[in-house]
Amino acid sequence: MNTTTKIYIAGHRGMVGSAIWRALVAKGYTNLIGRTSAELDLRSQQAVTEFFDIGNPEVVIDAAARVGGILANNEYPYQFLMENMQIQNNLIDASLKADVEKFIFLGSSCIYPKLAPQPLKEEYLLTAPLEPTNEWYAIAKITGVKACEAIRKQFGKDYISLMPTNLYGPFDNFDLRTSHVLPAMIRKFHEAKHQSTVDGRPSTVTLWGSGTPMREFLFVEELADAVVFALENQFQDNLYNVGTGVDLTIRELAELIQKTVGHTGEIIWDSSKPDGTPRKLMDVSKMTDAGWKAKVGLEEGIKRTYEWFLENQETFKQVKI
Ligand SMILES: NC(=O)C1=CN([C@@H]2O[C@H](COP(=O)(O)OP(=O)(O)OC[C@H]3O[C@@H](n4cnc5c(N)ncnc54)[C@H](OP(=O)(O)O)[C@@H]3O)[C@@H](O)[C@H]2O)C=CC1
Ligand SMILES: C[C@H]1O[C@H](OP(=O)(O)OP(=O)(O)OC[C@H]2O[C@@H](n3cnc4c(=O)[nH]c(N)nc43)[C@H](O)[C@@H]2O)[C@@H](O)[C@@H](O)C1=O
Repeated sequence: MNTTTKIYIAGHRGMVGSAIWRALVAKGYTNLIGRTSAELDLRSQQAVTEFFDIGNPEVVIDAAARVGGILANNEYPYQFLMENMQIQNNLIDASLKADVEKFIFLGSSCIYPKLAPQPLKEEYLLTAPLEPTNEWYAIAKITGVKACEAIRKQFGKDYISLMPTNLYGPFDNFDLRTSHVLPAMIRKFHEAKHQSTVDGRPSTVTLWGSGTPMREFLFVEELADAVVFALENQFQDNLYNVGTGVDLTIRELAELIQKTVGHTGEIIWDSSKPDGTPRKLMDVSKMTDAGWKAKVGLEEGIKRTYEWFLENQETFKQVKI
């Protein structure tokens, strides 16, 4: 593995994939390949096989997936289950057949049981039922973890799974129906602040659920750094949590973002929307012991994301690679 190793980043235009791409370029990697979903539909086994025959990647990072917040997961269970299994199965199997030396699979903290003890240790996987709003996505991700683990066990290859906590940052999805909570709050508070100046009185912001669930948030550039670390180091095991090890309530998150954006109106909690899992704080000691630790605090990460949002709000998902 060196800076000329041919690395394929699946999902290189997404929030995570583009951050990994930028991190690798910054470290001097020169042989990166990426394809958009329009150029290569990863749900097609034939298309993926043909791409691997021609592309010959030596290392594969899987940051391609159907991704969404609590509502999208709940409303499109079939797509979240099936598309994610298709994408990851095609990538993992093609990589094994093409003798890819290293594969990094990205899952999510939602793979752990809904009511598991906190903080979540890797060993809690498959010990109790999942959270119903995202069990479809979680089951797909669990099969990806297990496929990599099986390859590691049977073929001795360096295939690993990183489980990031909730992520946010530049190139996030700011669509209010399909996004995660943090980008949704940035957009809602920003638009309400703007409306207040038009109306001459404070505008309210409506958020979902009760505000009591707890979540942990990692700035996406930190995840990219963790992926590069995993790429450059041989890990002893298959499954590693990636997070900050610190969480807060959704209500506290709202107050922090409201302050950062400078909105002063009332917050209304819409109890017809789901809360999801009550808490999913990662135990990050395995990753810390391996030598990687998060550094960017939530306030700083939100500030940097809001600055990016202000510069890109006409497009929200404009990609500049
Ligand atoms: N966002 C989060 O909070 C978290 C994300 N993760 C994981 O990180 C990874 C990346 O997520 P994120 O960057 O947020 O998601 P994005 O939605 O920003 O990016 C997803 C990427 O997947 C690609 N993709 C989707 N479907 C297909 C397809 N059929 N064929 C080819 N490419 C496809 C898209 O390509 P294109 O743009 O070309 O259409 C896009 O680049 C996922 O595995 C996700 O599960 C884990 C924990 C939390
Ligand atoms: C990363 C992770 O992301 C998903 O899980 P989630 O953490 O539950 O998702 P979320 O970010 O959408 O919501 C977090 C909390 O926030 C509350 N909430 C308030 N107001 C808004 C709001 O305006 N939008 C959203 N989306 N949520 C809101 C919302 O009700 C919930 O209590 C998984 O499906 C799965 O994809 C996964 O792995």
